Amino acid sequence: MLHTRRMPIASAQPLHAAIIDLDGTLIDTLGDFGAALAGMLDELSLPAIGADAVARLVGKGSEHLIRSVLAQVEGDPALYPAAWEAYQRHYLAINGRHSTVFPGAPQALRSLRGRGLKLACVTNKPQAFTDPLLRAKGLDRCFDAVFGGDAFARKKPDPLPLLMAARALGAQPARTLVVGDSSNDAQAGRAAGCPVLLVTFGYNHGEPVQAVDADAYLNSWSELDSTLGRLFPARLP
Ligand SMILES: O=C(O)COP(=O)(O)O
Ligand SMILES: [Mg+2]
Repeated sequence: MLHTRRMPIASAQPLHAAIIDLDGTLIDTLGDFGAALAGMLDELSLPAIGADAVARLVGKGSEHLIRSVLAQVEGDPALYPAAWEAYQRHYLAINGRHSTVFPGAPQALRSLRGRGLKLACVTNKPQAFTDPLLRAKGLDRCFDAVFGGDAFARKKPDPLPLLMAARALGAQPARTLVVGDSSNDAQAGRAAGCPVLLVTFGYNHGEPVQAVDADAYLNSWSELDSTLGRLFPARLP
């Protein structure tokens, strides 16, 4: 029997846009998360947590991260407002200092733009952290639009942010490629009707991302062009 991957390709029209995730996809930000959380926990006289725990808890936005970290260290949930305030202060003070752009990411963004695709960054990271980070890493000018986790009423894995971003780019979801590192990106992309690529070097809550349904997996950004050529031979502008 011939096995073909489930492809959400509703039309044979060329891709028009791409939506790229931030944490774990474009930039390795675990060091920033770890430093900001360490500052927060120290200020609240709570025990420290390890880097692997941080990688498991990142992905569903900062509010979820703070609540999960408080639960992990058996902190009183009533500390949430103070924790959130301290976390934001510490994060903004170190934003980008312990983060690096993944190899090949800027070139891949240039290549997508070179094909004439509109580009948006859609992240669950708060907008106030996202904009300065992209600027500090020289990636802000790569995008036509940047939407943080507080830009819309719901975050990924809800499809809303992707649908709104596609609309802002003037692209139908079926003609909008989504690239991310976690089940949040894949679920949101599937629900929005977008083709989905997942990078294997991100976080995905500490679980192997290959177990998540997607159209293809990238082991490095340098595989993007050949993967697109293989998946969408007739749909590349
Ligand atoms: O801030 C997070 O929790 C994750 O952000 P991301 O959507 O860019 O991966
Ligand atoms: Mg991510």
